[in-house]
Amino acid sequence: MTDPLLSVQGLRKSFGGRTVLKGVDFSVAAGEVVAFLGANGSGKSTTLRCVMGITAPDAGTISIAETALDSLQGRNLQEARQRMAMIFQKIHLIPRRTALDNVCAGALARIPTVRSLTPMLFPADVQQEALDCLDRVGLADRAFDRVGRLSGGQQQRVAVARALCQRADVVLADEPVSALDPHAAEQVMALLRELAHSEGLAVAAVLHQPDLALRYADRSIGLLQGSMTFDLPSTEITADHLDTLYAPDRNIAA
Ligand SMILES: Nc1ncnc2c1ncn2[C@@H]1O[C@H](COP(=O)(O)OP(=O)(O)OP(=O)(O)O)[C@@H](O)[C@H]1O
Repeated sequence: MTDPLLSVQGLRKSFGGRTVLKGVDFSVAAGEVVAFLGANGSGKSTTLRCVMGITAPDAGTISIAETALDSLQGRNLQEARQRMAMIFQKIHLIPRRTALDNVCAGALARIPTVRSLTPMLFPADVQQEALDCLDRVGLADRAFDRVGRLSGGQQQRVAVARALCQRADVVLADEPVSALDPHAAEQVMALLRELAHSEGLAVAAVLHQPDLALRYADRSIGLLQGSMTFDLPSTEITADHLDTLYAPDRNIAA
């Protein structure tokens, strides 16, 4: 198997004395899409948020390209964290700015502070790179449209382009298609899979639609009350596996 680009070991998290992650271990290789499945409250978002550093885990090791983040400091840590980008169900873009400006914002960490304070003046090379990123998500022709005028599916593709402009190679997607209609959801999932397979991104996506996981993810991980119940190639996921997540009582009764 290819070396993992993202590796997570022993991730634990409690909120107010209630343990919501009970030791989660998984890895995502370059070129792979991994889906997280599980009922509401099973810990899927908390897992991604801990990996991203938005939520501080109580324990666990997160490694990028086999380097543990907690062994890094300062600029090295910042650079390793920049390799990860997160996209959300509620799309975090600036609606009054153009798609191009929003994508350029992905490069902010690389731009000297003075220039980043005047985002209308993104350097030409950054604008060119952002245009290329929009092209890779199929939206080059909408570069100069305000994001607020784009459909939900197009906006999510702009968010993916922003992650590309950040030069992230690990993309964490928390319910990226939950707010989209079925056609747009398919388009976004197909895009994430295409970027993973053709450009070597490692994609971890929380999904509430098992059918999309089975069709677009190479591997699927089941979370039940903060513990992993399976981590399998999506082709091996059966109705029984899904029942362990969404109808656990039925399994116990059986
Ligand atoms: N900041 C927080 N403070 C307290 N409890 C939290 C916090 N964030 C998450 N939780 C709790 O942790 C548990 C897991 O939440 P999480 O959002 O990770 O689940 P999820 O599987 O993503 O659920 P959903 O499918 O509903 O989004 C839930 O019981 C939730 O209430």
